Amino acid sequence: MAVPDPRSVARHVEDDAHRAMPHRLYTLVFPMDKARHRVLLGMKKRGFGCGKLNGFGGKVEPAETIEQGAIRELAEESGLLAAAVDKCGLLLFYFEDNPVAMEVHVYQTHGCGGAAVETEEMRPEWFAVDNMPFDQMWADDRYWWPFVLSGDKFVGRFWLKADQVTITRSELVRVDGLDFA
Ligand SMILES: Nc1nc2c([nH]c(=O)n2[C@H]2C[C@H](O)[C@@H](COP(=O)(O)OP(=O)(O)OP(=O)(O)O)O2)c(=O)[nH]1
Repeated sequence: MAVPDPRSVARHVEDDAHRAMPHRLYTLVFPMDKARHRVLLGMKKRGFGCGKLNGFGGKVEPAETIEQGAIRELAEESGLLAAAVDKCGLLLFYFEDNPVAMEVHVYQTHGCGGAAVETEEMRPEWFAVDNMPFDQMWADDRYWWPFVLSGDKFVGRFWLKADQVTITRSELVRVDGLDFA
């Protein structure tokens, strides 16, 4: 029996069978260039999500807070140094072939230091925030991206087939606030 991660906020979602699943924590950071209405995405070069454009992030390590994990992964994958990140929302993914739910904490950040560089994992490229390359992104992204842009906080849950493309069920709500780091 997996021990619940005390950093998990899965307890905030509707109390159903999925909430009782073990949750693995992930981060996802979108570096924004407000002046030019752009966001930095990276083409994932290996592993989970290979071939898709995405923000920067990965698994949260046991000894760090979720926010520390977000800043670390952003630096490792893009070379950008963020002093702080702003919460946007929470996404929960249930894949039909995976008994562990993915709990993804979504952030945006502004005015990063350093320069975006290609890394072993990601090839970075800027995109206009109102003309996103959704066809090359995860299937659910087109639904919650408007919340990132508006600044409204959100919680989404998506059930996906093992093909990692087909969404069989979804829930997406705006929330007034969410107590997560
Ligand atoms: N935009 C978007 N991002 C997603 C979705 N699902 C999903 O896991 N992600 C993000 C969360 C994480 O940032 C990333 C998955 O993390 P990862 O497997 O690359 O983690 P990692 O870098 O620690 O992996 P590794 O070094 O062990 O290979 O993908 C989704 O549906 N949409």
